[in-house]
Amino acid sequence: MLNKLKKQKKSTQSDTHSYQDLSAENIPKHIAIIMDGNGRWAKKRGLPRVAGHREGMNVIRKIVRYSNRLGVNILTLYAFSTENWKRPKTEVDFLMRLPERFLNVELPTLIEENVVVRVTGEKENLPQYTKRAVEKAIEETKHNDGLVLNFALNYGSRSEIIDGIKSVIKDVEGGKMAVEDLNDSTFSSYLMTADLDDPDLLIRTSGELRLSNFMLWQLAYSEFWFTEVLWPDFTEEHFEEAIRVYQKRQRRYGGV
Ligand SMILES: CCc1cc(N2CCCCCC2)n2ncc(-c3ccc(F)cc3)c2n1
Repeated sequence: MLNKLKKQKKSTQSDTHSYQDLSAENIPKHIAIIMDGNGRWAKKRGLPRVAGHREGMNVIRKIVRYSNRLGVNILTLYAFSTENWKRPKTEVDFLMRLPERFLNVELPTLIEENVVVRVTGEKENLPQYTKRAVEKAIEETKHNDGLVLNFALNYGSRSEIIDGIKSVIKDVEGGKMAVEDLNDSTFSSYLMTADLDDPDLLIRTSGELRLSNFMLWQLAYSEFWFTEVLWPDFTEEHFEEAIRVYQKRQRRYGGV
């Protein structure tokens, strides 16, 4: 897609498509997204909050497809934090049905598009129907080797770090690990994202400028791109703009 468009650009200099100066060579390998603004989107339209979540799922579909075409290796989507359990029960119950609803429609296409579905978070205390839906998707896509679609589900970074520290202590006390061997790389192997590279780019929608207990260790060296756009209004063009800004920063900092 990009190479084709890049050729087009050479032949039609007036090409004003937003693909301009999006380099195929420096697509971020791992993009993480905090998909914020769903409730606000609904409220602005006089709709119930759940309408925003439903519309937000349609945006996931588009961004997953686009990421796969761009050659992104890992797309992490913050779907539910450990703090979200404090929301009204009716909203939590609705949210917990979304993985099933999304996968009932999308899993065949994800399989066809060679996507690997993965979940980062505490799966154990999810409702059975939620766990069953995600485990089925993980199982049915585990032999794929394309885009890794990583849903952060019932995930909280501080508890992930605390659990990692407890495991390190257990291994040191058990003689499996020497304290001297503890460093960034060995500690990363104790986290839920042990098998993933850290995000190169974090996108957060709806104007919030916080991490909200998301991948605090993993985002240490990531580029952040914030937008006022609410997640249900987020488009491929917004996604491209985030990547374009990322690539411009890489060129600038890469030179020093
Ligand atoms: C359990 C909370 C939740 C919320 C949610 N929202 C609400 C938040 C942001 C907008 C999108 C819609 N989505 N959208 C997809 C999933 C999903 C999760 C796992 C999976 F394997 C497949 C799909 C999802 N999960």
